[in-house]
This record gives sequence, C-alpha cells and structure tokens, in this order.
Amino acid sequence: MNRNLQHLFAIAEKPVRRIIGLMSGTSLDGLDVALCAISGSGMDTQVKLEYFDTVPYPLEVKEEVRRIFAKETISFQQLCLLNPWIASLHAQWILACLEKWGVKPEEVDLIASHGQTVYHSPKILHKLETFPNATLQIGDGDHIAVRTGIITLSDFRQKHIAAGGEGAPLALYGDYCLFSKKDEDRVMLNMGGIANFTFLPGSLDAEGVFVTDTGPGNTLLDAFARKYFQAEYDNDAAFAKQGTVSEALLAALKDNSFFKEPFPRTTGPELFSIRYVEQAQERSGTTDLGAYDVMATLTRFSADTIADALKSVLQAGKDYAVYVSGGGAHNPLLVGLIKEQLPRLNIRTTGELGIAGDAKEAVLFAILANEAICGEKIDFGKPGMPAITMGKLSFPA
Ligand SMILES: Nc1ncnc2c1ncn2[C@@H]1O[C@H](COP(=O)(O)OP(=O)(O)OP(=O)(O)O)[C@@H](O)[C@H]1O
Ligand SMILES: CC(=O)N[C@H]1[C@@H]2OC[C@@H](O2)[C@@H](O)[C@@H]1O[C@H](C)C(=O)O
Repeated sequence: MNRNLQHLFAIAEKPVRRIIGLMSGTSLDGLDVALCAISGSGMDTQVKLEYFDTVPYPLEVKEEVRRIFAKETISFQQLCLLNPWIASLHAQWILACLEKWGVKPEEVDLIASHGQTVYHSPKILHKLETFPNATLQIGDGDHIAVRTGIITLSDFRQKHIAAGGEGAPLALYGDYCLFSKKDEDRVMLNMGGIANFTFLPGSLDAEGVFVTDTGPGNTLLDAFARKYFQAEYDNDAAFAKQGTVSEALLAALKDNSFFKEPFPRTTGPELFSIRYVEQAQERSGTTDLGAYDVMATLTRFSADTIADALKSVLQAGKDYAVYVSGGGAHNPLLVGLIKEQLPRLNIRTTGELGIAGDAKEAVLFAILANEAICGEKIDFGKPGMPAITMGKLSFPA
C-alpha cells in the first residue's frame, strides 16, 4: 500500500484523532482554528475542543479578498493568485497557533479546511437554465498539506452540489452527530454573515432533521457599519440602538423571491449587498433615511427573516431550546428582536453544550473530515440534504 494511504488507514483506526477544523466565513473577520480530539463517528461522535483561536485577517488580506469577494466581475489573475496565497497564509497561521498551544504538527492527524468562499451562486440566485448550483472556495488544500506536513481535507462543498444540494448549509451533518439529544427537540442557530439553522428532532430520526440559510445575519450590518461609520461592525448594536425602524424600507427589503424559495435555500453577500439595500431604499422612497435608522432597519430585517424561517418549522405554542452561535450571537439587539417574536424560545449558547459559539463552525468541519475518514453517509431523506461524506484529500508528499 502507498505510504500516504497507510498513514491515513492508521489515522482511521486510532481511538482518538486530533483534527484541526478551519473556517473563514463570509464576514472576512478572520480564520477560526479549532484543534479537536475526536473519537467515534456518526451519532457516536465525541469531541473535545482542545484549543481554539481566531486569527484576524489583516487589513491587507481583507482588501485583497474583497477585490474578488461576491463580485460578478473580477480580475482572473487576482482569483488565480489568491488561491495559493490564502492557502499559504492559512498554513502559516495554523503553524503559529500550534506553536502558541505547544502542539507539534506531527501530533495532529488531519486538517479540515473550509477555504475562503469567494462566490456562492445557487440556481435560485443565477437563474440560468443551463448551469447548475455553484459555489467557489479558494485556498487550495495541497498548499496547506505541503506547508504544514499534515494530511488535509478541503473543498467540502462540491460533492454536496454534485449530489443535488446547493453546496450549503453543511452544518446539519455535524450538528446532527454532535448535538442531537434524545427526547429534546433542538434548534442550532448560527448567525454569521449569513444566518442558518438546523432543527434536530428529539426522536433522533435523520429524516426529521431540517436545515436552511435564513438570509442575512451580520453581512448587511457589517457593510453599512463600514460605509457610514468606518467601523468593521456594529459593536453591541451601538449604532442600530440609536435608530428607528423604517417600516417602508423593511417591507421593501423583505420583498425578494429568495424568501419564497422552498427550504433548504442558501444565499450569500452576492445577493445581500449594499446594492440590495440601496435598491430597496429607492423602491420604498427612503433614500434620505439617516444612518442610525438604516442600521436599526437592517437589524430588524435580519431578526425578522430568522424568526420567520424558524416559525415555519417550529410548532406554535411549544417551547424550544435554541442554541445560538456565530458573531451575531454577541449582538444583543438582534438576539432580543428574535426573542420578542418567538417568546417561547429558550435562548442558550452552544457553549452550554461544550463548544463555544465562535468555534462551532470550525469544529463542524473537523467533524466532516472525521466522517470522511471513519464515518458512513447519513441519509436525511430530503432533496438538498444528500447522503454523502465530503472533503478532498491532500497528502503532504
Ligand atoms: N459584540 C458584537 N456586537 C455585534 N456584532 C458582533 C459582535 N461580535 C461579533 N459580531 C458580528 O459577528 C461577525 C462575525 O461573525 P462570524 O465570525 O460568525 O461570521 P462568519 O463565520 O464569517 O460568517 P458565516 O457563518 O456567514 O460564514 C462580525 O462581522 C460582526 O458583525
Ligand atoms: C457558501 C458558504 O460559504 N456558505 C456559508 C455561509 O455562512 C453561513 C451560511 O452562509 C452557510 O450556508 C455556509 O456556511 C456554513 C458553515 C454551512 O455550510 O453550514
């Protein structure tokens, strides 16, 4: 047997695998690095989050990525150059984290790299008959494997599309294995740039699992915080809290076919952009609205669309535990507005389940890699949620 395969085989047989999960999401705030000790697979998966850090993207990196991020027209050269550049930066940051934590690269079994999404274009967005659902994550796995010396799994989303999905959300595969609890219906709500949630039935029945993106989480808030206030985000909703919601603008923001598509539906900043808001302002005659009022309205827009999607799945009059994660969980106004609409939600954090909210998505990619090496495909029995394991293998040599 080839040495690489021998090594992989030995990893699959270990009682505990140390896997680094990486996530750098649509907010471009940084690279989340989670070193996990994982045993078992599927519903028997056990995870201990050993170390976690977010390496902030330096301004220069944000600027280079923004030159192509979610843009229909870009420099092809920029895309080509960024693919290995992002990978080598991620590799460099992984090695720095390992050094800080006192862990040697040879003590790590696998890296699970999400890569940097630069464009997400499901059919419901591009609406072109000829073309399939499509999504593109850069930061090639071969570069990470060679630079770190650690076997790397990457590019998780393509098989999801090949098997009939939109390439997202992938959270359900890890949420189901890790957070399902017998006799307790749970909702795992992640509010990153884009918000999504997984419903986990207390029956543990895979066919009862539900997942979808709901629409914007922080992406519009971040874009307008940058535009109006030269701030990276609306820290603790300080700007939005000073404004008043414009019902006219809110109605125009909600008037988009995305919100009528069947679940699971996915989206990104390709749709929910500054242009999206400006067009809604023009349609609703609110172009003169003050910056604080725009921020207040955008926060309500995120909260309402999250609450509406939750209402369509949860039974009215029943109590649910909702475990929140992602940066939006730190936004008190956003969380408060969701709670106002769904008073019977019992809002908790994934930290109460042992995984800090900021680390959750990175941990989920470590779980996906574990499933690819040791698990079996799980059949959720629904279109858009294919029964697959994911991730492409890169060997260091
Ligand atoms: N204290 C806070 N107050 C308000 N917003 C906050 C706070 N802390 C973080 N955020 C928001 O969280 C964002 C980062 O969230 P996160 O890291 O979950 O996004 P992401 O992983 O890039 O997104 P996605 O899940 O869509 O890929 C920030 O850009 C900011 O909008
Ligand atoms: C294409 C892409 O990168 N999508 C992200 C993004 O961030 C949140 C939401 O939009 C979700 O669909 C997805 O990430 C998570 C990890 C997922 O696939 O579940």
